[in-house]
Amino acid sequence: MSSVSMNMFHKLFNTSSDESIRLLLTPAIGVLFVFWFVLLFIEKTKKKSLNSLPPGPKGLPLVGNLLSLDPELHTYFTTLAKTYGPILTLKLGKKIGVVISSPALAREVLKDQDTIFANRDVPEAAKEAAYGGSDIVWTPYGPEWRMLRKVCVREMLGTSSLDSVYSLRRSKLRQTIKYLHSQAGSPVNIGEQMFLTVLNVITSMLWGGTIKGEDRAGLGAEFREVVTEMTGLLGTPNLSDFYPSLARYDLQRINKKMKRLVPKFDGIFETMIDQRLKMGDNGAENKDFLQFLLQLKDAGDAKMPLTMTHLKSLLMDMVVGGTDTTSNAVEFALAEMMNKPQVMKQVQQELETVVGKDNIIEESHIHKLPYLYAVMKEALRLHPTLPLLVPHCPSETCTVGGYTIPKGARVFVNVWAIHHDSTFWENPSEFSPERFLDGKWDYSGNDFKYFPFGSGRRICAGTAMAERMFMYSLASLVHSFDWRLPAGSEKLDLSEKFGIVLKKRNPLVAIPIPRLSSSTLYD
Ligand code: HEM
Repeated sequence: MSSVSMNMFHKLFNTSSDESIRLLLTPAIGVLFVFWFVLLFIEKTKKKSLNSLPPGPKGLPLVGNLLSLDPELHTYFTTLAKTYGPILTLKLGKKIGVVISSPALAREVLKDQDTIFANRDVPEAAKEAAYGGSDIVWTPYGPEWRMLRKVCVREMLGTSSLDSVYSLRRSKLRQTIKYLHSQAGSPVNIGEQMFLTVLNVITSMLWGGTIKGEDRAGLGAEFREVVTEMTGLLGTPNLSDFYPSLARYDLQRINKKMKRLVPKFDGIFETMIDQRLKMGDNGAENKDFLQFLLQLKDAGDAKMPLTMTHLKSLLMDMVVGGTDTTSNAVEFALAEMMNKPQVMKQVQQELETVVGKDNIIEESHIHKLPYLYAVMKEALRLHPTLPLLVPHCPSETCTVGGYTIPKGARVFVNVWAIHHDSTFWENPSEFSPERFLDGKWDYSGNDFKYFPFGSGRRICAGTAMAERMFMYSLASLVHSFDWRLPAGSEKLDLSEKFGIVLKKRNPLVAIPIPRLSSSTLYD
């Protein structure tokens, strides 16, 4: 307190006629001053911590923590969180990275401050892959993103659109089961087969066609390689992102590699678009997604027009975002079931009761299979397909957990760490579908202990499609066949390989043994 104000108080009390009041008030005022000082001190310390970044490992000058990054980012970040806590900072060259590893802080980011964090820090590789980043995944939160998401969810990925194209899913999955039947007794690469199935479902929804060619297995492998390489490049730490002034030199050749991959799909998109344009509007009632998009583009909404670039990047989102995710998730689930024969047996028993061995699965059965549903949820807990989600990026400097997160930081929400945290999950590394049988957990993004599809505005746009494809495919695989490992591979490998999309380190190769009552059921 200043000496002037002290004097004023002394004056006030010295001139008072009531001595007893003065005696009573003086100590009270003293106490008030002490309080005032304490409050001032607390406020100051609070301000100080608000202005500070979350803790994190010490970095080197210029490069920060870049040199100590482990390629398995999800487990590396989980280990770091054990030392530095559930919110930590990494200095990635010129960029600040923040890792979030607790449900409470994930809620702060994805729910309480959803609007601020609903943005993306677009990697250079994504600009190359998605026509400058003009797709749903990478467009910043705002009217353009809203328009793209609305078009996509309403016209392709919503419940009624999905219902209307069930026959496509059915026919593509039947093709796969028939193919697997033709391979009975021989080893099959499950991921490749699932990839091709999902790719064919998606392309038939997009433009009514499938990826054509004689050699089914070869085709699956070829396209999968392209998508795998694309998602791999997207997940690779890139110097061009961490030192923007170096971006034009593309030191790791990431953009160059991506440039080589994009035409593989762009060529197909161009051909399909060309064909549709030549056909013109034939007045058909059931238009495919591409016809609908071309019409929307021509209508040219004055406020937020859909351009040809938007159109192509939406196609890319569906083809890249929908295929690798679903097929890897199904591959992990089948591998975990094969590793736990009692789980496989229970699923097959459930299918026998609901569907019967004289019958094939229809999608309408999937809601009557609670144990299989628990298997799917458990597989997505143990191996969340996007272990760090798609990184979020605050559009303004803000505070999370009492720490400052600067505008433009790259925020990784480590859903893998939360799904493996023993505080919330008993024996977290064990595959145990039983933990989901009480129906308590869902993946709507409201519970921050379990959110394999993310949460908030940027939650996966394809959840409904993923759920149907996952359940329908897995049910068909295990109802139609028993699965054995090829001779010589005694133990199933369940280890993971990090990428923006998590994969099995070693592909699941297994032998199908038909189990339905008649071989005509496979036709
Ligand atoms: C097992 C399957 C799948 C899983 C586990 C999954 C999970 C996710 C996750 C975690 C995100 C990021 C959320 C965030 O950034 O906070 C995401 C985004 C997205 N997913 Fe999926 N996904 C799957 C399948 C699909 C399918 C089949 C499609 C479409 C055909 C799709 C389309 C998208 C799109 C467009 C986004 C970007 C959303 C945006 O930024 O607004 N996903 N997905």
